[in-house]
Amino acid sequence: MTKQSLMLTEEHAVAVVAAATTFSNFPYPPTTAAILSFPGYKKMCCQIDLGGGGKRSSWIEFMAAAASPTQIKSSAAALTASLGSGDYERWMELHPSALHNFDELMDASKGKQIVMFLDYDGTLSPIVDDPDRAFMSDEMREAVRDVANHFPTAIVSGRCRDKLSNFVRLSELYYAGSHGMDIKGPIHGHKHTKAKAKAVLFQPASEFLPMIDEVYKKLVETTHSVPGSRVENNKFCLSVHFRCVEEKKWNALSDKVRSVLKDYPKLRLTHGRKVMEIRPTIKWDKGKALEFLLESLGLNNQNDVLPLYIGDDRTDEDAFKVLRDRGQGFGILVSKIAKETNAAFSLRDPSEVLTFLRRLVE
Ligand SMILES: O=P(O)(O)OC[C@H]1O[C@H](O[C@H]2O[C@H](CO)[C@@H](O)[C@H](O)[C@H]2O)[C@H](O)[C@@H](O)[C@@H]1O
Repeated sequence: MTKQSLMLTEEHAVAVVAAATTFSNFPYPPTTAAILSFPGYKKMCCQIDLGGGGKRSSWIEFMAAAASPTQIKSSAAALTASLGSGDYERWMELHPSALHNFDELMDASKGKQIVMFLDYDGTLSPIVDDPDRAFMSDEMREAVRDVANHFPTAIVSGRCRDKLSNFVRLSELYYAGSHGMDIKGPIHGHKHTKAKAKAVLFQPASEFLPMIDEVYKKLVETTHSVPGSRVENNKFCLSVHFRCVEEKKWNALSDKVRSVLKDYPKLRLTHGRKVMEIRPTIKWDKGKALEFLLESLGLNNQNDVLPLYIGDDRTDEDAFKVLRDRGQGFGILVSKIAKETNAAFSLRDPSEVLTFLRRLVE
């Protein structure tokens, strides 16, 4: 992949958007097998090695590729040249717009109990430079409240649960913070389900708390010399932000983070949108959190349940994959660029998420 193609931003993709059409030779929505058999699928997507153990070059490539609203440099022409004209349109055939296909989606939900799962950053709130100021709008809050009035609703995020619930401020929701490692439900469950009346509280990584606190302090100390970097304590995991770090310093920052983590083999490193995420190596992720929540709601083994999961990040892929593997419900990826994903449908940005949630309530 060329450097040019890695510098794509979400905004560039706007220039090549075309209305989604249903690709007639495929099952609807397309299955994983159908998608992977689509000629050149991987090539048409913004391909980035996101593996925790990736090589140095893939780190830097990932950092460069992560979408940044503040770094719009290239022209739409550069985008078209690097992506290949028509790639986004073809990608949209495989991951159709959940809005353009709303009626089909609702047909699939007939007679079923919808359960709504929502990621926070980049899904309910726009991506901003300061993680402490990623507020959701009042309109979005209203829409989420209305959705939760009709369907059991959970927010699943990499954020610390307390911070998350302070941003969202809706007591009727389930919150799964720290990438699902800190789950808490409303005291009385949800009125539309047989959910147990007792409060849900699940923290599968509690034993890691002292280690996470220790590493947080070390990371703050080690990275403070890199201007613009920022370490966020998400309780059971940590984030090292580089959105405001000069690109030429990314390598140095990555080295510093790795130098701390080498003494902690029980922690692993993953990547989000201009953020390095550090978390315990336990087998727990947003997909497992989704299954845990369905179980807590008494809806895990029922055919008449339709889980919908909306998210924008790599960590949301674990949940999309669970839905694909179960053949139940739909993942909806929020993205303006072609990305390899397990989601069935797509939405372009939080404003489309808002429209989708409103239509769901109607
Ligand atoms: O699972 P999510 O809710 O998507 O959380 C993932 C990370 O989100 C936040 O960082 C991202 O949003 C910030 C605010 O818009 C932005 O500045 C940052 O560059 C993004 O990566 C959060 O601050 C992280 O702790 C989460 O891991």
